Amino acid sequence: MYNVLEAENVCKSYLNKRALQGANLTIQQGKILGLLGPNGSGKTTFLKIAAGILHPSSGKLLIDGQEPGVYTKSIVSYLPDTEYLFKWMKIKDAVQYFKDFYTDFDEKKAFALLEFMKLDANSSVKSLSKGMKEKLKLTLVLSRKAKLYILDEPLGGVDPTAREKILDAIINNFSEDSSMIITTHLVNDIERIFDDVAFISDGEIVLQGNAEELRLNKNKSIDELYREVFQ
Ligand SMILES: Nc1ncnc2c1ncn2[C@@H]1O[C@H](COP(=O)(O)OP(=O)(O)OP(=O)(O)O)[C@@H](O)[C@H]1O
Repeated sequence: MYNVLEAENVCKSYLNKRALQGANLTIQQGKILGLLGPNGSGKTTFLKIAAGILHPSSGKLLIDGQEPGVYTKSIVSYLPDTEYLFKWMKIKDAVQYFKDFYTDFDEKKAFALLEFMKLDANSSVKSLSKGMKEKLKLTLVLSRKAKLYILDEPLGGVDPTAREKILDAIINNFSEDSSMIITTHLVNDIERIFDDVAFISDGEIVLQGNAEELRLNKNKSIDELYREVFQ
C-alpha cells in the first residue's frame, strides 16, 4: 500500500517549547486518519508542517515522496483552525478566489456542496455565524481534487445534526485516490469516519492503528480508548 504521507522522527521547537518530539506517522492512500490528542499535544503543529507552513526542526516529513514545498502544496488541501476568509467577500467571491488560486478546484462541486450546506452564494462572509463559516471553509477545501486533505478541527462550531450530514457528505465525496487527516476533540461524533487513528501525546505518536482492529482488540470504541489513554 502506498503512503501519501510519511513522517519520521519529526521534531519542532518554538523557542524553548518542544511541540513535537520525534513524531512518526504514516497515512496510506485511500484512508481517513484521525489525529487525536489533548490540548497542546502538537496536532496543529504537525498539520502545519504537513501543509508546508512550518519547517520541522529535525526529522523528515514527505508527502507523495517530496518534502513540503510548491509541489506538495499543489496536492494538499488544508483547512487551518484559524480564520482566513476576507470579511468583505460574498460566498460566491470566496468560491471565485479559490477557483483562481487552485487549478484543481471544482466549481460545480463547490456550488453543489454550498446547496447541501444550505449556504446562499450571495450572503456576505461577515454575516455568517461561526458554524456557517466552518461549513463554507469545509466546502472550499473539499472542492479541490487534492491527494491529501488536512482538516484541523473542522466541525467544532457545527450543530450535531448538521455535523452528521457533513460527515456523510465527506464520506460520499471521498475518492479512494485521496487521503485525509483530521484532528478533532469530537472523537465520539467523528470516529465513525476514521479508517485509522493516531494518538499524540506531548509531541509523540503513542499509538497508531486501524480503527476497527483497535475497537475489536480492545473491545472499546475509539472514544473510550482515547479517554483511557489520556485520563
Ligand atoms: N507559535 C507558537 N509559539 C510558541 N509555542 C507554540 C506556538 N504554537 C504552538 N505552541 C506550543 O506548542 C505546543 C503544541 O501546540 P499545538 O497548537 O500544536 O497543539 P494542539 O494539539 O493543536 O492543541 P489544541 O488541541 O489545543 O489545538 C503547545 O504547548 C503550544 O503552547
